[in-house]
This record gives sequence, C-alpha cells and structure tokens, in this order.
Amino acid sequence: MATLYSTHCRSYSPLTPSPSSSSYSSYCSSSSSSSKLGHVAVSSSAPKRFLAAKLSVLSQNQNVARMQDGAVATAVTPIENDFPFKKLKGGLLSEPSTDECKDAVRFDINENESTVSITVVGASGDLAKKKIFPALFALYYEGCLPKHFTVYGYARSKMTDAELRTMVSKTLTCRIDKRENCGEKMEQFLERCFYHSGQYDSQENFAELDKKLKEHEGGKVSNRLFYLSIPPNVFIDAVRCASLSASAGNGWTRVIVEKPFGRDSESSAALTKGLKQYLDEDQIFRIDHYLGKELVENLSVLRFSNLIFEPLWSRQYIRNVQFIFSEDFGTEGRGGYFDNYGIIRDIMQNHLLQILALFAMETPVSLAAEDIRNEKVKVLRSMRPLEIENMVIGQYKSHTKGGVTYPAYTDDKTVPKGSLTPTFAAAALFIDNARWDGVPFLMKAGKALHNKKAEIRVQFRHVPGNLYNRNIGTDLDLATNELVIRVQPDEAIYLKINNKVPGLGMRLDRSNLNLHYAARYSKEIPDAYERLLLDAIEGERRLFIRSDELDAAWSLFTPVLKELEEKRIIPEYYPYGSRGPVGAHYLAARYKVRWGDVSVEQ
Ligand SMILES: NC(=O)C1=CN([C@@H]2O[C@H](COP(=O)(O)OP(=O)(O)OC[C@H]3O[C@@H](n4cnc5c(N)ncnc54)[C@H](OP(=O)(O)O)[C@@H]3O)[C@@H](O)[C@H]2O)C=CC1
Ligand SMILES: O=C1O[C@H](COP(=O)(O)O)[C@@H](O)[C@H](O)[C@H]1O
Repeated sequence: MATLYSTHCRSYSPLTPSPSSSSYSSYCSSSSSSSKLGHVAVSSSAPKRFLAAKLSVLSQNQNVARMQDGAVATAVTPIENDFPFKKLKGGLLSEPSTDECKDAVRFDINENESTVSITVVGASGDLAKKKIFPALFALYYEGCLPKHFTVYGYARSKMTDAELRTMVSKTLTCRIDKRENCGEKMEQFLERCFYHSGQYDSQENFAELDKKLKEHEGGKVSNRLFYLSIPPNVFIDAVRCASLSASAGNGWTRVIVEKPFGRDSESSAALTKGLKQYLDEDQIFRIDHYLGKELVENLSVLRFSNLIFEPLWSRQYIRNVQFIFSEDFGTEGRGGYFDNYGIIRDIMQNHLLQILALFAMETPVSLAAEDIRNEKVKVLRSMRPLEIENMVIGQYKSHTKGGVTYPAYTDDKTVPKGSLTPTFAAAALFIDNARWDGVPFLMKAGKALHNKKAEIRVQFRHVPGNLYNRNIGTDLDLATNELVIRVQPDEAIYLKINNKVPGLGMRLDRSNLNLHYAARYSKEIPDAYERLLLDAIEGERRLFIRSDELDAAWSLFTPVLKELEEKRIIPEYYPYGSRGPVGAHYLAARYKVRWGDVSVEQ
C-alpha cells in the first residue's frame, strides 16, 4: 500500500463553520471533486497508463474510496488529525490559519510517500514563461505545492537545466504584499526546476523524461501533471507520447489542455476524440483562464450568498446583460495564431461565453464540479445559435495619434495581406428558458481599442411609476440601476443607484455603491493561472471545461463562423486605439440597449 495524494483544504474563511472532526467534510475539499476523504492509500499495482485518480466515495464514514479503474483505496489517516489546526510541539493546537493552502500541505503526513511532478510541455514558449512558471512559483511561495514536487520543462529547444532556470528566473516576481525571503524562495524553487529536450511526437523522448521523473520520485507514489502549452497541432502527439511513455505508474496522471479546443464543432469533436484515445475525460483539464479570475470566481458567491441579488436575477428585473472585453494593443507577435481564429473564437466562444453560463445558470445542487458544470451546460443548451444578423465584426486599421503611427492588423508580418479576420466583434445572444426569455445578452470583444478592460454589466428595468421621474428627466436610461462587475483591471463591484444630492432642493444624481477591491482588501489578487494550476493538482474540476460544455459552446458559434467565412463578410474597419466599430451601437440599439461602457460616467 502506498499513499496516493492527500485531501486538501485550501482556504479557511471566517464564514466557515467552526472546525470539528465531524464537520470536516463540510468545508474541506478533496483531491477528488466528488470524494470527501482524508488521506488515501491505494494499491500500487495500478496499470501503467494514464490512471484516473477519480475517487468516488463508497462510504464517507469508512473512508473507503474506489478508483475509477476499480482498485479500492482506503483512508489511512484519521481525519481528526487534519486541517485546519496547526499542530504545535507538545500536541497543542493553534488557531485555525487563514493562510491559503499552507496548512493543508503541511498536514499531509503521508506526503513523505508521494510526489507530484509538473511537466510544462512547450516550456520554451510565451505562455510558459509569462504565466505558468510564475504561477508555479507563486504557489510555491504561498506553501501550496506539496512537499515533494518537481517541475520539468519539456520542449524541442536545446537547453540545460541551468539555462531553463535562467530563463524562468527572469519572469518570477513576488507579490507586492509578500516579499519576505523572496530571493531565497526563488532559489529554492528554481532548484526544483529541470529541463528535458525532446520532440512532441517521440515516445522515445518521453520515455527519457519518464526515466528522469522516476529518479526524482525516488520510489514514492508518483502523481503527474502535464501542462500542454504548445500549439494545438501537436496536442494529440504529445498526449499520445506522454500517455504511452511517461504516465504515472501508481498515482494519478492529469493533463491541462490549453485553448484553442478546435476551431468549430467538427475540429473540436475530433480533438476530444483524439484526446480520449489516451485519456479519460476526468484526466483532461481544459483550461479557460478567465474562469480562474477572482471576480469570475466571485460571481456565484455574489449571487447565491446574498439575498438581495438572486430574487432580481431574471427577466422580471433584468433588462439586459453585457459582457465586455477590450484590449488596448493589437495582435503584436501573435498574428500567426490569431489569424486562423479571430476574436470570436479567441475570446467570445470561450471566455465570455463561460462567464455568461456562470452568470445565467440555475442554482446548482451543490458546489461540486459536476453539479456546477451540469447547470452551465443546461444554459448553453438553452441558447439560440447565434445569427449573422445579431453580429457585428470589425478589424483595426492604422491610426496616427500624437505623432505616433499605430499599425493596422494586416501590417503584422505574420498576418496574410487582405485578411478579413475580425479583431472586434459584438453579438446579441438569447437564452430560451423561463428565467431569461427575451433578455438580450450582449457581448463585445476587441483588440487595439482605447482601453484594456473586462467587465460584466447588468442593466435593470426602469422603476415602474417612478415618483421621481420628474427629477430624472426624459432619459430613463440615465436612471437605470446598473450592477458592474469589473473583472480587470482594478477589480471592483459597484451598483449604480439614484441618490438625492444633499441640500435643500430635490435634485437626484447617479452614485455608486462601490466595492473597490484595492481599497477593501490589502492582499494582492492571485493570477488566474495560480488558482487553476492548484485546482488541477488537487483534482478539482469545477473551473475546467467538460466536453459536453465545449460541444454546446461550439454549437452556438459554428454556424455563424462558417457563414462569415463562406460569405467573406468584410469587417467594419476601426482606427487603432478607438472605441471600435459604430455598428456595435446599432446592434445594441436594435434591442433598446446602450452599452454601459460608453456613458460619461461608467
Ligand atoms: N501566449 C498566450 O498568452 C496564450 C496562449 N494560449 C495557448 O497556449 C498554448 C501555448 O501558447 P504560446 O506559449 O503562446 O505558444 P508558442 O507559439 O510560444 O509555442 C510554445 C512552444 O511550442 C513550440 N512550438 C511552436 N510552434 C510549434 C510548431 N508549429 N510545432 C511544434 N512545436 C511548436 C515551441 O517550442 P520548441 O520549439 O522549443 O519546441 C514554443 O516555444 C497555445 O495553445 C496557445 O493557443 C492560450 C492563452 C493565452
Ligand atoms: O486567451 C486569451 O486571453 C488573452 C487575454 O487574457 P488576459 O488575462 O490578459 O485578459 C488575450 O490577449 C489572448 O488573445 C487570448 O488568446
């Protein structure tokens, strides 16, 4: 018998019920989305293939779990010993810690027997350098990574371990609010980073990696996470080779797959089919990093834990909902990738649609991954496929401002001349269910616009028979209550209300009830990749996309994408740095909507 992986309890908030051994399962999330176990031991005779460590609880009291392939696992650690009390010398217990992860990892007493190896496939690339290694370091700094972990970079580029460390060290940063021992921690982290050069389609090269991983694992239970940070044309090759030559022998093996998950329904289905030749669905972690953003994660908390919002969350009170994404830079350097996808596939079909599904779903049975994903998929399947009449596309053109000339999209050397690929799109979508019948869900996404922002805007209906109409004037839109969830930058949730201007008269103005994160919380907000990587290590699938969600998402967008391409629809050209095509306003106006981000006071 050997240890598989521990149950992790990640965060402990003052709202959480006071811990006791009997209430453990109510606040402690497990390494399996559906199991609520303490530490688990599993037969090490598991077959050498990608082994799903999905545990389903047979009996919570007996602490017995069943692995997906039928192997029985039994809990060997009494759960009373577990989180969140710090054990002090002499057996005393300290106060529960509010520090994320630290206690969970520290109190995994079986972790001496288990290891986690994280292989970043495509380690020489942009995403790995920019996001993945820094996120892993942040997790290490916070004490969230297990005791025995190793990070491997894998790519075709030739590099030594030392060169990888130099490359990685350039992008590591410490949080503004936590700089203590930062340099020291970086050194320690880098010592755990290694590199193996190999082809993505070579079983032999992955077998060499396997050999190196085994040396680090030193006979302990091996759990392996592969992060596919490579272009999609080599996804299947890499999964095949990793599966056949480098999967964990006796622990779990999981694979994080980066977008794009295909470019339409057919190619996405083919990709899923290809992945499933080598992996079970619960080993596949399709990442959408917007789901890891703090305010997206908070969306359900806001709605389901505050009485004041949920009763208003329907067609009865909500006039329209807007999902807005803008960037103030173009495709700079990524034009080659982008031209094959365009903004609809790059941002709308995934990031914005995922947020929409979370926003509009019914109350899930529980916070378990499958319960949430079931509700999301229901919303997606209740939506009308997007029609070309409900869509506007644009592309940025060159613009000179203040003596500086900004390039057109097609000036990018990696973009084919005359490309019609949209860099901007606006769309009106509808959910044909009882809650949302007739409510326009508007999306707008663009590159090379005047600002960088991602937000959700909920515009409420006008107040019937408003006593104060006289004080508001004829433009009722000006008095609309609007809830704004600013995902980035400068995270905030604010509600626009009408208020009496202090004084002897009766003049109303619009004011904000404002929850400004920087003012309210001193803690730096973790990057989305940190949350998602930690979830993948813990086996938490809630924020990853299931294959049926993906199919439903593609069904909504594939017909219109095909039509745009077949008819070679010409995008509306907008100047680099502007607010985008005017067509977006006409589209909104058709549904009696004004974009919330264009008013004077936003
Ligand atoms: N960069 C970003 O901001 C984001 C990226 N993504 C996705 O993440 C993944 C990685 O992105 P990113 O790091 O930007 O990608 P890169 O283009 O930087 O590629 C990553 C690595 O893959 C290898 N590679 C590049 N092109 C090919 C090719 N044609 N055939 C085989 N190997 C190749 C290279 O490594 P070597 O030559 O050393 O093998 C490269 O360093 C992609 O799927 C992308 O869509 C998703 C969201 C944002
Ligand atoms: O997935 C993608 O997201 C980025 C924007 O991410 P953010 O976290 O910086 O907002 C976008 O630039 C890129 O085109 C897209 O592929």
